[in-house]
Amino acid sequence: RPCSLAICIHKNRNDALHPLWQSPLSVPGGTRQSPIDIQWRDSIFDPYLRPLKTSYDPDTCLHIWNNGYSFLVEFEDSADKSIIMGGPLENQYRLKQFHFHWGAINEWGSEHTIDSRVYPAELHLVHWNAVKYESFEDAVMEGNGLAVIGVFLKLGAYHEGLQKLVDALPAVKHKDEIVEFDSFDPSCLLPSCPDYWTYAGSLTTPPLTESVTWIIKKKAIEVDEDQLEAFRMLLFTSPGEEEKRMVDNFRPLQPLMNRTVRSSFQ
Ligand SMILES: CCc1c(F)c(F)c(S(N)(=O)=O)c(F)c1F
Ligand SMILES: [Zn+2]
Repeated sequence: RPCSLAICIHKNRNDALHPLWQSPLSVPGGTRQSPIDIQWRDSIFDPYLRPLKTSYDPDTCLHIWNNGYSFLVEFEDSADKSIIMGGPLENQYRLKQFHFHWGAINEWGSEHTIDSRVYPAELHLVHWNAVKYESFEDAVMEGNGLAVIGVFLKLGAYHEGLQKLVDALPAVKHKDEIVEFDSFDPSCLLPSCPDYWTYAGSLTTPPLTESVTWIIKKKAIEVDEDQLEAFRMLLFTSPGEEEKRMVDNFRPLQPLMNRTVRSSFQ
């Protein structure tokens, strides 16, 4: 049995660590790594894909914190209160957290690309298979353990729903800062268009485990320049350390290898 990915990473210390980003550029033995470039014309319409159903309870929102990679909003996941189901998923998955990846400038920042088009930022809503596994930590190690919804952000109109997040960012400027965040419904960050692509992939940050069913929304949401700039005032560094702006926290594109991307639309 091939070693589990996390061990592979540990054993192969000589992996080139991407200077601007923590995760190894490539992972030995990885056959389903993320992110990827989605070639629209190569994706296959699958009529059996169902509509994705999301049901988020704003009261499960716990806090927002800077983990030194991104800022994330975490949710209480001890019951099936904020869940997704349908789409390509066989089970119901519980929302654990959402976070973003972005660039130093608007020319880049997303992890996935569509026909090589890069977006200035990408939102990831991370869910775990609470039907099959006891905890998020267990699910992270299993092929069908996680489901992540990816939403592209593009420069445009002011986004009302995002502003509540933006207003909280100064309080989590430094690594490990955390602040209570209550009653936020992340469905306000989802585009109304139901169309998505889906493929089998991995976490894009350590442990890079190949446990993610990716659901990438076709339509981007619009945010304005000030809102994107607010992401860039965050720091990778802790208080007292030499300040390093939190930007370019995306992993480079990974090879598609023997994978098909399916679309929920024609
Ligand atoms: C270990 C926690 C975690 C992340 F830090 C993360 F960045 C992602 S990602 N970018 O693939 O959506 C996850 F899915 C995830 F579960
Ligand atoms: Zn992510």
